[in-house]
Amino acid sequence: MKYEVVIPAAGQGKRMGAGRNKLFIEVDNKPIIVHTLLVFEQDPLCQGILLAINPDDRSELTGLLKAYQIKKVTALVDGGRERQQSVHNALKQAQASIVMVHDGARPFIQQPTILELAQQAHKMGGAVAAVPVKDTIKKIRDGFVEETIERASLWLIQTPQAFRLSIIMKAYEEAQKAGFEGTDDASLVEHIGEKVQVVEADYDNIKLTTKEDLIFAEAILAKRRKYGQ
Ligand SMILES: Nc1ccn([C@@H]2O[C@H](COP(=O)(O)OP(=O)(O)OP(=O)(O)O)[C@@H](O)[C@H]2O)c(=O)n1
Ligand SMILES: C[C@](O)(CO)[C@H](O)COP(=O)(O)O
Repeated sequence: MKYEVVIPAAGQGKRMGAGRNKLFIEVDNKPIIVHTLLVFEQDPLCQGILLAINPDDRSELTGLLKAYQIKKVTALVDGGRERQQSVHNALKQAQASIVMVHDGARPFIQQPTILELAQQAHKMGGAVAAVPVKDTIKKIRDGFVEETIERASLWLIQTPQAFRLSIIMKAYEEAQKAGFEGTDDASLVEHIGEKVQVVEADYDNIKLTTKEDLIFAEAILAKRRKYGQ
């Protein structure tokens, strides 16, 4: 199942505290964004990469695409103030019948999950990568436990999130009209009443958000070197 991927990469990485877009930080001698892009560059099912960027990063990113021979980027669009706007700007360039959205800050996604997501999106309309919650989750109010939430129904939602193009475009247009803001793409699709299938992914598929995530990133790469993928 062929697909295009939208990669939002226009954030500022404030929680990482590096004073610049965290996606340029090197992990294992390669910028985070290069790790992410190479996964899709090397996936034969990926027809094109639509990259949302901060205009200030354009020349550095163009240099990286050249240096790492990344040829599938078909659009470099300006991102917006929030992730949702960045994704929407890039989605407007999409043409394939299946489109996925994947955070530039999740460099450890692997091809089997991508394939499963593309297939489920084709069949069901929408699919998200996720892993079951391992900890006990409680709802807290004013410093006291209000409720322990049944863990069996709780999943941590990741990207990629894959959709039929018609559904994700409608979801983004309706969200814009209604002023609806979600923290992921699927929540916009849920908002228009469409179903979203969950695909069990990998705990390695972390989003590099804060400084300690860089240590986890090195550990994941060391594990892969030692034991394979
Ligand atoms: N206006 C924005 C904000 C975020 N992103 C992208 O969305 C992904 C997930 O966002 P997050 O991890 O929150 O990144 P930042 O927004 O950069 O981080 P922070 O919130 O700490 O500033 C990242 O690949 C980021 O580059 C984007 O394209 N446009
Ligand atoms: C889309 C996402 O990766 C789902 O986990 C996440 O919500 C993106 O950014 P956030 O700023 O950390 O919520």
